[in-house]
Amino acid sequence: MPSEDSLRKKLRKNATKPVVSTSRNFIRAKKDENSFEKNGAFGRGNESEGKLKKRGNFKGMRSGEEVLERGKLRTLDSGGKKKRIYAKKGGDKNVKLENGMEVSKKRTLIRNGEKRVKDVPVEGNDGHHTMWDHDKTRNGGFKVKRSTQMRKERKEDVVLAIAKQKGKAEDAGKIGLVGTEDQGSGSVKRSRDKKTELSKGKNQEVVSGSSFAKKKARDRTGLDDDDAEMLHDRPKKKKRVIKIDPHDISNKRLDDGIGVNGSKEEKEKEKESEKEPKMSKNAQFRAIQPSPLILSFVEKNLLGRRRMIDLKRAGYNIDLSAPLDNIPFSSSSEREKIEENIFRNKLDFFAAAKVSSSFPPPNLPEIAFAGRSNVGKSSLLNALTRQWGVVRTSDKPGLTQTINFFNLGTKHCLVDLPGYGFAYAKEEVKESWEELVKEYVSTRVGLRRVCLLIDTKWGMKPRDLELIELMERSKTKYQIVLTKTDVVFPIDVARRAMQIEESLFQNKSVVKPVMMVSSKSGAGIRSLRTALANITRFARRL
Ligand SMILES: Nc1nc2c(ncn2[C@@H]2O[C@H](COP(=O)(O)OP(=O)(O)OP(=O)(O)O)[C@@H](O)[C@H]2O)c(=O)[nH]1
Ligand SMILES: [Mg+2]
Repeated sequence: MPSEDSLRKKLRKNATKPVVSTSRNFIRAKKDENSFEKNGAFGRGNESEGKLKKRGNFKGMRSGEEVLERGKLRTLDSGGKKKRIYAKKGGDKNVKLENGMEVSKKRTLIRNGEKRVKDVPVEGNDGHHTMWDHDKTRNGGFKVKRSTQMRKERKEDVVLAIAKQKGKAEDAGKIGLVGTEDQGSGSVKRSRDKKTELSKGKNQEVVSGSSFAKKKARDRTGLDDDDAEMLHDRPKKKKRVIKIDPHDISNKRLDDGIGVNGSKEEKEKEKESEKEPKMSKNAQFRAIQPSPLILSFVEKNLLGRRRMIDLKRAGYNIDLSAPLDNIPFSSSSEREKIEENIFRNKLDFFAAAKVSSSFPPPNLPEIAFAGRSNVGKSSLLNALTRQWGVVRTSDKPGLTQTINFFNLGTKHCLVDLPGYGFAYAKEEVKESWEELVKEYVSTRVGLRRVCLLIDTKWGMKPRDLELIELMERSKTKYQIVLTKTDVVFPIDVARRAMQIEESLFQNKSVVKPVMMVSSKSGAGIRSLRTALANITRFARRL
């Protein structure tokens, strides 16, 4: 076995010393050869440049050869991959340098991959470097050279160690020699091969974006080349593709159009059917189409909110109470002018009852006025008889707290009932009023008709319906009278009348038509009188 020293000598003898270790120095060497020394781009680092020149002269080599030698050393120096790359480049360029004076440097930008490979003239003052060149140039030629030698020595040590281990030191030496001898042409050849691979897009080692990324990953993970290679060669994870099951509606909204039971059209139909009952009461009311009969009645009686100027133009004296209850262009508001004789009679209060036992004997046919508190019952009695102030009224709900009996002449009786529902009274008191009213309308013998007053603006309320149900059960004749028509538009008066007519269409005890009045304006009062007079006309004395 050859000794360690002899092997070292052998290696040193065969290994050519590196002249340059940076591409910049390499360029300088070329410049030296091509007499481009005076180029301003190389004004920096003259000392190292001088060393380079000196070394080049000492070796007696041309710059191209220097590059070639550099390539060899690079190949040996597997510790720094980046240097190996320059060595290859150097080797590659060396061919060009030998071929002619036109010098170009094929610079491969590691970061950007093969697409960014471009020719850069060396002689220009572009001074471009790879990121590695830049650092090396800054370090100065001496340090670089020294580090290269150190690496070379380390390499020799490694070769020796391998040879020792295998007991084939000579072979190891040969390997080393072959490696160094073939390095120049080998590097060029390899470079060509790599270029071919690069063009195929398969090269991962030399200058591709993926190699850069790989290096970065390796640096991050602390893996060596092989591990990094393995890491890189590992099959890439497939991207997770979320497959949507069209039958899965767990995350679907109703309006996505995917349903279990039916198609989109069916869903829309269901939605529409759902929408209908969800219409607001106001919207439902606005959708009512009154019958022509009702509309004509409203117009004929000037029901609804009207402008005073219009009433004036129509010949009504707006200075009188309930002017529309008067004959147009008549200054008289006397009750003698009332068309129905029965209502010309004097209205006299004769009894009040808080309980049913206090009811007066049913000697006369009675017409009662029922309804919620403040609906205008008492006011309507005054308006019908044109005797203002006989029946007490108030804007405060719950004024009438007893059943008040009024004689209208000697043959008829009008009954003012206490209101139910909203009233400024205790609950138990209101309940007692309600019970009294219910008892009266359901049991009163002489009761000919109940005028159920409904506020035109608000319509029927549950308690109204309760009373209706009671009168239906007791077969008490009742007639709906819409009050305070002067506070709503004429069309709404008609709508309300239509609405109530429709809602009570199947009721048997209801007397049609729905009457519409305004005690304030007098509209519709005459018509109501006529309707009530017909009752009294055929009513027999009990
Ligand atoms: N605008 C307008 N107001 C009216 C009409 N009728 C009555 N009013 C007013 O409504 C308020 C209540 O009238 P009342 O006649 O006391 O009502 P009520 O139904 O007897 O009330 P209770 O006795 O509490 O049950 C009063 O302020 C009246 O001026 C009407 O036709 N139009
Ligand atoms: Mg009253």
